[in-house]
Amino acid sequence: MNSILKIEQLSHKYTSSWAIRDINMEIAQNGIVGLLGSNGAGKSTTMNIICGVLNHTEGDVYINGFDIRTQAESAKKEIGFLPQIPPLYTDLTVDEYLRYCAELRFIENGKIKSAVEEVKERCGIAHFSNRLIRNLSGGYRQRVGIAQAIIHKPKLVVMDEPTNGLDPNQLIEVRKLIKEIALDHAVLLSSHILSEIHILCKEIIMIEGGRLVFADTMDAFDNYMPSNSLMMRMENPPPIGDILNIQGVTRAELLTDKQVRVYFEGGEEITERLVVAGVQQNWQLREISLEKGQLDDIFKTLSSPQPNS
Ligand SMILES: Nc1ncnc2c1ncn2[C@@H]1O[C@H](COP(=O)(O)OP(=O)(O)OP(=O)(O)O)[C@@H](O)[C@H]1O
Repeated sequence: MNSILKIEQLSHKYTSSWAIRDINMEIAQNGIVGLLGSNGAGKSTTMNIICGVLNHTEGDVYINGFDIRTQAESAKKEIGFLPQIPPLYTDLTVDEYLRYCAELRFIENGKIKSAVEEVKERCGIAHFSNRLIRNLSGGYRQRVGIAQAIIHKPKLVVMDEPTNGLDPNQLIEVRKLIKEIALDHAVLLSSHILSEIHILCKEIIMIEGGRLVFADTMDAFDNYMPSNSLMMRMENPPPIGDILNIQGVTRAELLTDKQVRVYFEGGEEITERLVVAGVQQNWQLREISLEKGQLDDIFKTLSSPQPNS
């Protein structure tokens, strides 16, 4: 079976400098994949190439098995695109605009009405059918932008920073809609905000300086940095000095009168030594858990220049 998206050795040069270099990625099934990177990392360049808006310099892009360069028409039928600035005609009503988008997507005349009704229902904009787009709030405009991206039921929906600039309530609603859409489409969603990708995505692809620096599940990203601290809760905590005496402990701090954070070096076996000491010294240990690396630290580590890059 064809992958929904397959990118091989993709590179693009604007005039004299490379914007992206040797990018490989694959999306095999529905769900949300996050494309994360700082400003200027190469996200929009990659997305524009995937959507056939920009002609790449080197490499191959396949959408559902169709080459975006040599089989552009078939490939583009399988793509919906929501660019950073949604392509809305604000002097049209929601119905007029979506009918126009359906025509652009070559939906047969007899099926346009039902396609428009269905997508409005799906995106929660049916009650605004006759409203001019310019009179909609930012969140509802974004819903119309999403509706035009899925009206032809593409396999892949590409969204460039779709939650940027929304207020907190709109943000929650638009995120919910994107998650619903991802149940029966593959969604590639870009953001420069790690927490946004973390909330929405099951997989993450990170680009920095035009190069791919990480591609795996969100869980693998969370576990990327080995833990160097743990938290202990005890009914009868010892003096901090007793904890510092245990081999491998580098620092310990009291969080509450029953909770201590312990920093360590030399591997996770430290937990065994702490449990043994806790039993021998009657700390009445109730909880001990390793703390994951902070997300922002992982982002910083991955986005700093790699040796030989
Ligand atoms: N039309 C262009 N001509 C020349 N250079 C460009 C052009 N568009 C982008 N670039 C450069 O290519 C690199 C990647 O830009 P791109 O817009 O793809 O990054 P991005 O990750 O989408 O950033 P942002 O989050 O700011 O949109 C940057 O160095 C940018 O300055």
